[in-house]
Amino acid sequence: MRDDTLHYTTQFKETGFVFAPFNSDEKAVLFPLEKSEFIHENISIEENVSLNGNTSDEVISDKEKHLHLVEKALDEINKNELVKVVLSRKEEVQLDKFDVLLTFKKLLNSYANAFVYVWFHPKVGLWFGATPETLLNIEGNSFKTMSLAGTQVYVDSEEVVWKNKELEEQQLVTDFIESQLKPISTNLKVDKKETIRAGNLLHLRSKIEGELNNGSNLKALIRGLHPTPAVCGLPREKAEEFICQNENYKRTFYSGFLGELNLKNKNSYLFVNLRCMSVENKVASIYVGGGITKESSAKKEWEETIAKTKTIKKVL
Ligand SMILES: C=C(O[C@H]1C=CC=C(C(=O)O)[C@@H]1O)C(=O)O
Repeated sequence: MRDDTLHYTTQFKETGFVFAPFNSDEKAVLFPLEKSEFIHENISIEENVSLNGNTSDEVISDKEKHLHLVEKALDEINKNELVKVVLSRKEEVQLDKFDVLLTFKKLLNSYANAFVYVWFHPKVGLWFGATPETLLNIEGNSFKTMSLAGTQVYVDSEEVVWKNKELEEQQLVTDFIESQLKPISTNLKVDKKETIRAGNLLHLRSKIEGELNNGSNLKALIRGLHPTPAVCGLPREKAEEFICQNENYKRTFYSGFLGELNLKNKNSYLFVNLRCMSVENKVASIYVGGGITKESSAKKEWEETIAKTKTIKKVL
């Protein structure tokens, strides 16, 4: 970007790089291509960068608050008000030293299979992430998306057994995506569940693809998908309301989406903003969440968020 003016997109018709918040009523920030410089560079990721820096002891933990939040959601689920809700928290880490480029390089080095980014706008802030989740790839009328949910810690193999809780949690996401896409697409294909690795974690994923109907457009696709129950819940509106009223902080761009919008041949590549952090005044805020269903245990959900912070902590 050549200046610090904030631009937004509401129709997703512009060309550029989009950075959208979780809350779909709030505006998505756009770096318009015509006001930006597009620099293509092959970064060497073989550079020897040491990992594991200056965190751990100074973590301000909010375990009690998170346990309470999950219990409250379980009450709503038991009353049949919600089927699933993704609950998250923000963990703040004081940094002794911090180098933007080095942090970005460490992320690139550590997560070859993730969409790794650093994003900065002087009026919004500095964000980093290494996300395993594609929201949407669209080339012409053909699109690809995925249903990603269910987590276990990677030990030494990707050949693992999944419990019912995770299988159902991910199936809810697949079914939601399918029902949202059916009215606006054709040739919808949903692949079998597979296990994928994202750093120290494993997830369940089903790839989904199809073709956009003639009368439909990118905005309908984005609005249909975001937020999926991988980051929000079911029913969508009730889960979103629960999140906004009960989480102990404001998500802003965590679990929103970001990426190239209508670039080269009008193709878009959008990712869900997970395993991310914002950094301000040498404090890193790491954002982590997990899906709560009737079979969840508050303690395990807490532990899952701890495991998820490791993606980012590894590079601090
Ligand atoms: C909401 C997050 O992850 C989502 C993606 C994969 C697995 C998830 C889970 O097992 O709960 C979440 O749905 C997060 O990492 O903050």
